[in-house]
Amino acid sequence: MIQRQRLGVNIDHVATIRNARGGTHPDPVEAALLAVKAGADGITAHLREDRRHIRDEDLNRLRTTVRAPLNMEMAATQEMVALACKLKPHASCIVPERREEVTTEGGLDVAGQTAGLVPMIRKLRENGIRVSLFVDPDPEQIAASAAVGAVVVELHTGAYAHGRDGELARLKVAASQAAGLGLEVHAGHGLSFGNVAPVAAIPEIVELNIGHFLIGQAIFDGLPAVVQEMRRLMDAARAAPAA
Ligand SMILES: CC(=O)[C@@H](O)[C@H](O)COP(=O)(O)O
Ligand SMILES: NCC(=O)COP(=O)(O)O
Repeated sequence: MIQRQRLGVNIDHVATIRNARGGTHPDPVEAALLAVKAGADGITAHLREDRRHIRDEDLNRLRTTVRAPLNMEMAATQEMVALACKLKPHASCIVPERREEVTTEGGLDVAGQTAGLVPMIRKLRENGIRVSLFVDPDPEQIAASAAVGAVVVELHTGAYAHGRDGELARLKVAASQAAGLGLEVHAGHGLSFGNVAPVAAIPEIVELNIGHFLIGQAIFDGLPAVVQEMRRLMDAARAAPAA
């Protein structure tokens, strides 16, 4: 029987919109609850070092309010490891981070920083957290991920999503290599209605994490309903007797 693939919904960009006005609406925790109600198997949130979207308080509320597994994306820093050990999410996905980047531009260089990663991964695992490494579909990085003690690799699908030649084949080979090494295989970044199917069909990939497209598409799918509701409220106010 074919195993159902899990969908993790990344709610970072609900916080991006909230932060644009500095208030509390839209609330990423409310979005997470809706996503789970709609069928998401887990919630992903990236606590960036510059806190440009998700904030510490969002993660605390996600952890206590949302019953689905929480995947905390984070940089490989002592600050983030300490926060994760306190929060105890279901999983921590270690990602590379550069302040000046618009989004996560490449996979983590696991092979180039094994000495730094090993104690961090050990500490996270000792705290009961599943450790995932966000890597490019590169044989050296996947072998290194198994060697440093990760239990999951998440394959960066950004180059595939940008249409780079040969990327789907690389993802297939990487997924097979990772599963052969005993790693659980996830994938994500830049996935959309238009490009998800070939990645979803790779048998070793048991989880996809998708965010930016879903939050963007929700605007188009949700806009008619909210415009109609505003129209209704305005018309009802006009029809009511003046105070
Ligand atoms: C690691 C990854 O691919 C994304 O989930 C990550 O969250 C990207 O960061 P932004 O959400 O800031 O684009
Ligand atoms: N790890 C990938 C993720 O959580 C979502 O990435 P994106 O769909 O926002 O590009």
